[in-house]
Amino acid sequence: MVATTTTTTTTTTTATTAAATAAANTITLTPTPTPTPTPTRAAEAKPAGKLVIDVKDLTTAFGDHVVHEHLALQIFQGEILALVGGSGSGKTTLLRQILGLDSPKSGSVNVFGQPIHDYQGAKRVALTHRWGMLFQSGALFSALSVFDNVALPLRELHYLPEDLIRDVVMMRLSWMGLKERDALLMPSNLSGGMVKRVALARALALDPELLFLDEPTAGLDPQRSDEFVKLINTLHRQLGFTVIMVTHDLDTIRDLSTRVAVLAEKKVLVQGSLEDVMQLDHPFIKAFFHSERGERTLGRLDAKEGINGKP
Ligand SMILES: Nc1ncnc2c1ncn2[C@@H]1O[C@H](COP(=O)(O)OP(=O)(O)OP(=O)(O)O)[C@@H](O)[C@H]1O
Repeated sequence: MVATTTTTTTTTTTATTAAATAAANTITLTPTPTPTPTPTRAAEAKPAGKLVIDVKDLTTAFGDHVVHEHLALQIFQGEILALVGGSGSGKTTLLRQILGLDSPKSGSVNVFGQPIHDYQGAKRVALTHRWGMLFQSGALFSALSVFDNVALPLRELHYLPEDLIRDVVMMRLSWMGLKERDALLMPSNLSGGMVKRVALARALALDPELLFLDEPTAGLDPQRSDEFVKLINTLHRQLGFTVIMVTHDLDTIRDLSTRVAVLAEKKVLVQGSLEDVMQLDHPFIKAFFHSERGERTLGRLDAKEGINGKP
């Protein structure tokens, strides 16, 4: 995902027949009606909640190269949706569409009930206060201290007094398990795990309703990765924000997501609980979830849920 903002024009086309095709192309799985004990967070999914992001019949192309064709995706309030797909399947491009950084060839992207490209000027600025982003690298400003990195979104509001900014920054750092003295450190003095925590503190500075996570555990060793996932889980339960997360990491998908959407064949092939998605007979699903590593990581789900004919 790229941390830049560009202004684009609206190209929203409603095509009833194409929408029908998109609906027919996407399999939406409903969660298992009878909750069963599971090590994932899928049981907490609330797909019937308020729609936060609604992507309809989206077609995206770069010249002749069609990346998405009649793609549909819904993200509901309070869920953690993992967006999964092969390299080059169009995950970043889809996030850029949702963020309004690019325009689709056809179709629509609604965020908080309005077309994304209707957010212009002051409305767009207000929208950016309702979401936070955690980039894969952390994207901290190297010339700014930890404190100033986290304070940046608060200072950009231009109306908060500095003593209030200080309180909010310190609160966010304490949420992350960071100490007061860490606020004075520069990004170059931080470990990989600390960079992620500071970046998450900055993403949550304005108490957003929606959080974008781009490969949140990339670059972390297994222990730091587990700790970071636990931290996000705790904050999510306490603060109730909605998350859309791009990740290739099976442990992160298993431990963090309440729902999974698989991007393949230029569309969202399936969206549902991890357990349900894993049951789909498709080459990507087999290669990704049922590889030797996948079976090792998710095998216990199979055993519990009877996936793949296992008891
Ligand atoms: N600005 C662009 N101009 C032309 N082609 C692009 C552009 N951005 C992306 N693409 C192409 O669109 C396709 C999807 O790219 P995208 O980066 O969205 O995939 P991805 O699923 O995020 O991949 P990865 O997991 O490897 O990051 C690729 O074939 C890529 O080369």
